[in-house]
Amino acid sequence: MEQLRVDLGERSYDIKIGYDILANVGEYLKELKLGSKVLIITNELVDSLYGREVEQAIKDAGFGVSIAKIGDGEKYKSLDTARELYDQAVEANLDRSSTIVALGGGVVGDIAGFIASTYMRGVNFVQIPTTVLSQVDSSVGGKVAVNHPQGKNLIGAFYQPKLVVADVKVLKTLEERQLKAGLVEVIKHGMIWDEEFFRFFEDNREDILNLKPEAMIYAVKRSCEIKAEVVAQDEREMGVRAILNYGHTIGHALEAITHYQRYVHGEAVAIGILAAAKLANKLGMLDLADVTRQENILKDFGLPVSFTELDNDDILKSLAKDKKVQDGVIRFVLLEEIGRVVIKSDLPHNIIREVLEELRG
Ligand SMILES: NC(=O)c1ccc[n+]([C@@H]2O[C@H](COP(=O)([O-])OP(=O)(O)OC[C@H]3O[C@@H](n4cnc5c(N)ncnc54)[C@H](O)[C@@H]3O)[C@@H](O)[C@H]2O)c1
Ligand SMILES: O=C(O)C(=O)C[C@@H](O)[C@H](O)[C@H](O)COP(=O)(O)O
Ligand SMILES: [Zn+2]
Repeated sequence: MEQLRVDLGERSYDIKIGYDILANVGEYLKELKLGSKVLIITNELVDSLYGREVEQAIKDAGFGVSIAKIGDGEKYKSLDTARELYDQAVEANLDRSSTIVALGGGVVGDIAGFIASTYMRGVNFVQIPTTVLSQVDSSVGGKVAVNHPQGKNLIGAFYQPKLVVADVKVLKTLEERQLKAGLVEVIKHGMIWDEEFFRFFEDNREDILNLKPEAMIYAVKRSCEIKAEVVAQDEREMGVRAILNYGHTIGHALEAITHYQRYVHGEAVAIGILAAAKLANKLGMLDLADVTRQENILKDFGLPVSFTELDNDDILKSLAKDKKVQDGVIRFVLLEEIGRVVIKSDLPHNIIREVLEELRG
């Protein structure tokens, strides 16, 4: 098993990454010396695949366990679902020493963390991410949230987990669409921070898509290392953390205007990444060769890089709701080369429109 530390002073925590380690989760929880009650938040599908193993492991370690299930999909990352989860936390008699365990993908992790951050003003939180996306990105760094119909993650908090346990064995049951969409966030970390890591995906496509344990453990570990390094420098996104939003400015707008139903998150970010690459090129910051490299890798991993039917005005209106907006000015995360990133304000609207037209399939 590999282990990393997210260095955040008194909010520091470990990320454990391995193959077939779910049965150890109870022992890991015991080491944290938490209260005796655990509420597992998951969904029907993940519960049916991994719920019993995790429940038993936590019970065997001496905890009392309740389970709450939410609907499957981004549209359930909502205040309506949160209200139902608060009822179940009350029903389970959680107290301030209790722990909420998120067992699932980023949707489960984000909403479970939001409940953990607000229930009784904060209870312990542990992440057991079960998708590529949640293992390489969403379980680390403490962004927890639900969506608003007008914008992604508009209601949330920064609330760090006490522990993250990523078992790459569970990725075998993922649908291909979800596997590919999750890879966008890992490749994103290569694009913004580490050209060599980006190249690893160019060179090892088959091993990654076939979920070779060694390749996946490396991908999850390096991805979490990069994210942990950025988050340790800027936990609450006052500065450098915004680079983790590469591809998300337009990506989030696409998700919101399609009512969180057309794209899964990674797909929308893939389109957003190509948009950001083209913007950087039009602004004279990024060579065409580096735009092409980004486009090719997204295509090679079977990701969308264009959209149809959407209205430019709707996209531009939605950009105004981005959390990176400051005093009405939209900020974009752009590359100068693969591995080197900057944040740019106030891009001319005509250039954004030009790029949107180029992305129209
Ligand atoms: N907090 C953050 O820093 C952060 C970072 C990136 C993304 N996110 C958020 O994460 C969400 C997307 O997460 P996601 O891509 O994991 O989607 P998801 O949570 O919807 O999971 C994708 C699908 O996979 C299923 N699933 C989960 N684990 C499985 C397994 N092991 N086997 C088979 N099926 C499984 C789920 O039931 C779901 O149908 C978005 O809401 C996004 O905004 C948050
Ligand atoms: O952790 C971060 O910071 C990120 O930006 C990671 C993103 O992949 C993630 O989708 C995040 O939830 C987006 O945050 P938001 O603040 O733009 O809602
Ligand atoms: Zn994301």
